[in-house]
Amino acid sequence: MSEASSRVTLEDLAAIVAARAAAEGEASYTRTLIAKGVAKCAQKLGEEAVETALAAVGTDTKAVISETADLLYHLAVLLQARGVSLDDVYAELGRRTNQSGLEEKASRPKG
Ligand SMILES: N=c1c2ncn([C@@H]3O[C@H](COP(=O)(O)OP(=O)(O)OP(=O)(O)O)[C@@H](O)[C@H]3O)c2ncn1[C@@H]1O[C@H](COP(=O)(O)O)[C@@H](O)[C@H]1O
Repeated sequence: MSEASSRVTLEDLAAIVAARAAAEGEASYTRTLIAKGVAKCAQKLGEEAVETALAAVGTDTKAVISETADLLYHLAVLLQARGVSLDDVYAELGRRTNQSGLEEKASRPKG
């Protein structure tokens, strides 16, 4: 398989995760994790985020790439478990494209 054809995008990942979540009776890490509930999926995402942050301040670039791949996979799992689609997230990002990050931050509800 060529390098280009083995690329997996966020959309691919979301589709893989959705298919594995629905694959009853098959051995699947994805399915096992989702069956443990949103809180467990959220915990795993948090762990992977910390591991990515720690890798980023180190010197091993391959570790940053590997931890980021783990992070994106676990984000896809959490969104699946929580019933949020990438389209929902892309639409939210789209709403922000015409304002600066500082304006967006100021527009958030205070709480
Ligand atoms: N991209 C991934 C992926 N990235 C990371 N992981 C798994 O995520 C787990 C997280 O690592 P940890 O060291 O935290 O695992 P652990 O110690 O077993 O964690 P616990 O869940 O027990 O707390 C590992 O078991 C990894 O194999 C992934 N598992 C699946 N995928 C994708 O999902 C597809 C379907 O996988 P299955 O659902 O297993 O069929 C695969 O073909 C891949 O495309």
